[in-house]
Amino acid sequence: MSALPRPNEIHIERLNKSYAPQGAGNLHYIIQDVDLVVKGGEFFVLLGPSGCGKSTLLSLIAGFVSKTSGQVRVGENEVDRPGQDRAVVFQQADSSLFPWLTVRENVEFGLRMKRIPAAKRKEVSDRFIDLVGLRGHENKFPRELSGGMKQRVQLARVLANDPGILLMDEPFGALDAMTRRTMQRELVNIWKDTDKTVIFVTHDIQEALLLGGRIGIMSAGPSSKITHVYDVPLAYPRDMTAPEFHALYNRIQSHF
Ligand SMILES: Nc1ncnc2c1ncn2[C@@H]1O[C@H](COP(=O)(O)OP(=O)(O)OP(=O)(O)O)[C@@H](O)[C@H]1O
Repeated sequence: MSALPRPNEIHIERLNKSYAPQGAGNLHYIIQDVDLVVKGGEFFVLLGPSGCGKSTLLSLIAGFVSKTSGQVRVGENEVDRPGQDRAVVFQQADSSLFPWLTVRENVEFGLRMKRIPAAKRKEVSDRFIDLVGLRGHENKFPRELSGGMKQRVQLARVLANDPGILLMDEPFGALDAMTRRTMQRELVNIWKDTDKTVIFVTHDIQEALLLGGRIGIMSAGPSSKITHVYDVPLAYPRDMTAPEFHALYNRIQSHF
C-alpha cells in the first residue's frame, strides 16, 4: 500500500498544453508529455531556454491556465484553479504590489482578506518583514522602494500567507547582481526554515546550481518537455568555485 502524498507534493503526468482552440486540427503543443514528481519540501529548479514553456508549466501548476490534457495533482487534489496552497512570485514585483498600500499593508493584505485579527496580522507581518530584511521600511509605499526591496515585499507577502508551495517565475531576473545574490541566499534560508516546496524558474545555470536540490532541464519548444533531471548533491551555501560546481555546470551547459 502506498503512503498518501504530502499536501505540498506535486505530481505531473503526461501533461500537454496547447493554446490553440480545442478541436482544431494539428494541435500545436507548447509543452508535451511532461512527467514530473516534486516531493513535499523539495527545492526544484526548472531550467530552459527562453520561450520553451517554463512559465506555462508554472501557470498550469498554479492553476492560472487550464491544461489541454494530462494530470497536475497537488497532494491528493487535481489542480483546476488557483488555491491558497500555492503562491506565485513574479519577476516584476510592480505588477503584484498595491501601490496605494504601505509595505506592512501589502504584507498583511492576504491576512486581512482572511479576517485575521489585527494583533495577529502584526505579529505575522513583523516576522516576515524581519525575515526579508525590511525592518524600518514598514511605512513606505512601493514607489519609495528599490526594485530589490519591492521584490522582498512581494516575497514577504507571499510567505505571510503561509502557502505550502512557492512557485517562482524568474523572481530575481530584474535585479542587479549583488541584490540578486543576497536574495538567493535569503531564499535558501527561508526555504530551509519553512519546509515549503519551491519550484523556481530560471534560464541562468549558475542560479539553478546555487539554489536547486534538483534541476529539471526543459528542451527548446515547441512541444517542450523535461528531458533530464539532475541531483545537486552540494551543501548550502553553494560554493561557486568548487570543482564539483564547475563539473555540474559544464554537464548542464552541454544541453544548450
Ligand atoms: N496566452 C498565450 N497564448 C498563446 N501562446 C502563448 C501564451 N502564453 C505563452 N504562449 C507561448 O508559449 C510559449 C512558451 O512561453 P512561456 O512564457 O511559457 O516560455 P518561458 O520558457 O517561460 O519563456 P521566458 O524564459 O522567455 O520567460 C511561447 O512560444 C509563447 O509565445
